[in-house]
Amino acid sequence: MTWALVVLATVIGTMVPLAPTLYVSWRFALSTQQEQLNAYALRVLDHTDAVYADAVSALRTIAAMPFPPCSPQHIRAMLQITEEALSVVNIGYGAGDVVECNSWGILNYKLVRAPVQIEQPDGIGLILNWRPTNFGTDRAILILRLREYSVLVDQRQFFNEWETSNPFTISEVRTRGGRPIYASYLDRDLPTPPDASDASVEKVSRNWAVTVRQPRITFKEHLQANRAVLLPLSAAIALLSAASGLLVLRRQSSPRTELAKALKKGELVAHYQPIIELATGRCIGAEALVRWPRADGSQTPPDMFIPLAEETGLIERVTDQMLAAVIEDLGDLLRDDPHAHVSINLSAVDITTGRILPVLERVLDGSGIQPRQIWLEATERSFIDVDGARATLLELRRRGHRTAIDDFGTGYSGLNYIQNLPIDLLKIDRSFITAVNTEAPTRDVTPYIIAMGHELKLQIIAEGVETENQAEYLRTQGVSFAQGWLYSKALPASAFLVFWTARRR
Ligand SMILES: Nc1nc2c(ncn2[C@@H]2O[C@H](COP(=O)(O)O[C@H]3[C@@H](O)[C@H](n4cnc5c(=O)[nH]c(N)nc54)O[C@@H]3COP(=O)(O)O)[C@@H](O)[C@H]2O)c(=O)[nH]1
Repeated sequence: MTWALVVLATVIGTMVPLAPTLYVSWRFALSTQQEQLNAYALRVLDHTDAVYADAVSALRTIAAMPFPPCSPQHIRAMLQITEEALSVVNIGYGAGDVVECNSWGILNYKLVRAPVQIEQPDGIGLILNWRPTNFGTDRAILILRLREYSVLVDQRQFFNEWETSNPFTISEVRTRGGRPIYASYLDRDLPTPPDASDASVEKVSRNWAVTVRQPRITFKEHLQANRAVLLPLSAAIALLSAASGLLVLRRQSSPRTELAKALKKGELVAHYQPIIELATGRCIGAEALVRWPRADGSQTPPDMFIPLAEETGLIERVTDQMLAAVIEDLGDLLRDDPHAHVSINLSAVDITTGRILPVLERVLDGSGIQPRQIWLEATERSFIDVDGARATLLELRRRGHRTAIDDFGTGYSGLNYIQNLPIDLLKIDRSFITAVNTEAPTRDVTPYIIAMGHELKLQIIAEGVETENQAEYLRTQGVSFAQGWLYSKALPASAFLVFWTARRR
C-alpha cells in the first residue's frame, strides 16, 4: 500500500506543476490554523464561562443566606464561600453606598461601593477593572454585584495556562457588550498587542465574547521560506521531492485526524475490568474501558488519547461508541441477569451539558436492559459547572441509573461539593489504594476518604487493588467493592464473559 502510494505520488509529483501544489498546501495550512484557533477559542470560552459560573454561584449562595448582616455568622459564611470558590478573592456586603463588611470582617475604614457599569443578561451587575487600594493586591478586579453583595474576582483568573504552549496565540475576553475584561498579551512578554492582520476567531456564550489570535505574518514568512528552498530543488529532483513530500504529509497526519479516522472506522473497542463484591468475592459487574488497537499490533493508551479527544471535541463520539459497544458485547448478559451492571466513563461535557441523557434513552429504549444496570462514572472535573452537573445527575438518578464519582481524591472537590450532588458511589483513586500499608505520605488519607464515603452514605469502590493485603484492609474498613489486577486486568468481552461465569457463582 505504502509503495503504491509512493509510486503514485512520484508520478503525480513529476507531472503536476509545483505552483498549484504549493498553493493548495498554503490553503491547507491556513485551514489547519483556523481549525486550531477554533478549538483554542472554545477552550478559552469554556474556561471563562466556568470561572464566571463559579463566581455567580458564590454570589447567589451568600445572597440566599439568612444571617443578620455583618454578624459573626454572616462574616464566617462569606469567608467560607470565598475559600471554597476557586475564582473568588473576597465577598463584600453593603446596603448603602459603602461596604460595611467583607470576608475578612467589619470594615474600619470607608470603602465606597463602585457603581455597576454593565448589567449582564443573567441579571448580575459588573464593575470592570476595579483597582483597589488597601487591599493587598494591585491586580485589576472584576466585581459581580447582586443586591447588597459584591463578589471579587481577580481578572487574571481568565488567563488560560494552555496558551503558553503556543507563544504566538493570545486571547481577549470581553462582555457581550464588547467591554474588555482580560487580554492575555498584557500578562505575557509579547512584543506587540494584536493587529488587524492577525488570524483570529471569535466565539460567544450567553455572557461573554472571546477572541483568539495568531499573527498571520509568522505563518506567511514560514511558508515563503519553504518555497524559496523548494522551487529550485524541485526542478532538479522532482521525483525525490514528490516521494518525500508524501512522507512529510504522512508524518503530518495529526493525532486528531488519526483518532477521528479510528472513530469513523469503529476501531475503538471496549474492554471490561471486573468489579468484585469484597464481602463475597463475587463479580457483580464491570467497568468498560476504551482500547485503541493499532494496525501494527500496538495499543495507544487511553491516557494519551482521552485528553486529546476532550480537547478536540471528539470525546462525545468516544462515549457514544463505548455505550454502543457495551450493549453489543454484554447486552445478553445484562438481559439474563438483571443484577449485573456495567460502568461507563462519562466526560465532563457529557455531564455538564446533559447531552448524554437523550443518547442513553435512545440506546436503552427497547433493549431490555434496565437503567439501573448502567452505572455512570464522572470525574471531579465535571463538577466545575456544579449546576449543570447536578441537573444531569438528578435526571440520571430519576431514571434509575447509579452515578459514581471517579478518581476520588485527585481533584479539587471537597465534602461540600459532593454532599450537594446526587451521587451513589465513590471510587477511591488507585494512588490511595497503592499507599495502603506502605510508608507513602498519602497512606493516612485513605481512611479519611473511606470515612467520608460512609458519612455521606455512599457505597465505596476501591480502584487498583493489586494485593490480598490491600483487599483485606478494605474489607475491614467496610468498603463494598473493588477492582484491580488482584482480580483481573480489563478483559476483551469474550474473556470477561468467561470470568463472569466463573466468579458469579
Ligand atoms: N471518558 C473516558 N475515559 C476513559 C475511558 N476508558 C478509559 N478511560 C480513562 O483513561 C484513563 C486510563 O485508563 P486505562 O489505561 O484503561 O486504565 C484503567 C485500568 O486499566 C487501570 N487499572 C485498573 N486496575 C489496576 C491495577 O490494579 N493497577 C494498575 N496499575 N492499574 C489498574 O486503571 C484505570 C482505571 O481508570 P478509572 O476510570 O479511574 O477507573 C483512566 O482515567 C480512565 O478513566 C472511556 O471509555 N471514556
